[in-house]
Amino acid sequence: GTATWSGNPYSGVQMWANPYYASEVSAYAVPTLGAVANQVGKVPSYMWLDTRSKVPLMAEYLAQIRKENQAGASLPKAGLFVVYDLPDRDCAAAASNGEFAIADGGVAKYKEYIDAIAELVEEYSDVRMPLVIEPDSLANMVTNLNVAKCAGAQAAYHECTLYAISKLNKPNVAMYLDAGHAGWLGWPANLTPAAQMYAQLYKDAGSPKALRGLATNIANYNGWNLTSAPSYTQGNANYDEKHYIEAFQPLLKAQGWDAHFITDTGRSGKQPTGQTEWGHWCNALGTGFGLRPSANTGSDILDAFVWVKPGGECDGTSDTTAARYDFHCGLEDAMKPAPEAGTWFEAYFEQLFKNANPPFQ
Ligand SMILES: O=[N+]([O-])c1ccc(O[C@@H]2O[C@H](CO)[C@@H](O[C@@H]3O[C@H](CO)[C@@H](O[C@@H]4O[C@H](CO)[C@@H](O)[C@H](O)[C@H]4O)[C@H](O)[C@H]3O)[C@H](O)[C@H]2O)cc1
Ligand SMILES: [Mg+2]
Repeated sequence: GTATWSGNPYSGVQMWANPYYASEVSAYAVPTLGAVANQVGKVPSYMWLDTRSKVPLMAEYLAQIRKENQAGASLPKAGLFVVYDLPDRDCAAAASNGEFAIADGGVAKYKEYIDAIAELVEEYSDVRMPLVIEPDSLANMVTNLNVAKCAGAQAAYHECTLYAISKLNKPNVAMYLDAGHAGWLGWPANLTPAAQMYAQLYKDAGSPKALRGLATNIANYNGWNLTSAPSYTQGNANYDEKHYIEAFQPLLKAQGWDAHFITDTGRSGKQPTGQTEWGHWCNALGTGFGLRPSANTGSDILDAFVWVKPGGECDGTSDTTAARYDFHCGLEDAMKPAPEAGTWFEAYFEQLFKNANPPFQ
């Protein structure tokens, strides 16, 4: 079928826009912004499998994609999914904690979650799936082993990630491991240890064919190719994602992994952002929808611009009494009041829409 290819997984297919995000936009944004806002819902963004109960919805979407492809879509459509359910998830923050706990059989539960996804990958072997694997997790293993929850999760993250990339190593799959962003692993002090860790994982997994590379800037706001460095990047020559991946790729190659990249441009359209510090990741003020998803990146190591974090879905609650309250969501440069992570944040969507570059019109 259409699903086998060589080279860039985003070439020869079109990215599929899932109806869930489109329905959020039409329900919550169109009443205020008008029908023009529906254009945003048509932009293909990734669907986050952030709970085990979302896997049946992935099956529904794959059936719909198959139907559209069999009806003769101009280019076959590809299914965009984020694998995101590690036990003790988001170990350095509180806003996106997940359903599984290591202390409560989380590793076994995670493997069953991966098995359920792998079954769908096999059932829909005619559909190409460029997958993002576990945002934030491995990046935390580079910079946050001083955080007790991250140190305690290290072995489980390693075991679960190896399990995921082995089980999902299928002919119709391309996988991109999350690799933070320029303001996280892009710091000179972090880049070399990061390259060692990712390359070692690639080799530990037996250099799986479907493991294409790394995903950067997931749920963050960095520009791709800036003409000048935002003030908050001071001290880091890798002040945008292009500098970051061009510094990172040779280190990975030297360690035996000829990795390629994708970068999230869903919230990077306004530069500099309203962040007062680069590490302020939660609901940042002064951001906008960015470069549209495309395989035409102008870079031979960047496979695609992608929209992974769906703009308008919250990064974390600003309610200080909430169980998943993280102080980053209460900072001066975080939009408030904010609902729970993943739920719709209309004021934030309107900020992204107003600041969109390219604009929606
Ligand atoms: O001047 N210098 O020489 C120098 C040297 C070293 C410096 O140290 C670096 O400082 C950086 C901040 O600038 C830190 O980067 C932040 O790390 C956080 C995790 O700890 C990330 O948070 C995650 O963000 C995700 C969304 O991206 C959320 O989904 C997730 O829930 C959330 O947890 C931030 O993005 C990321 O920006 C680096 O670790 C740190 O090593 C700094 C200066
Ligand atoms: Mg998050």
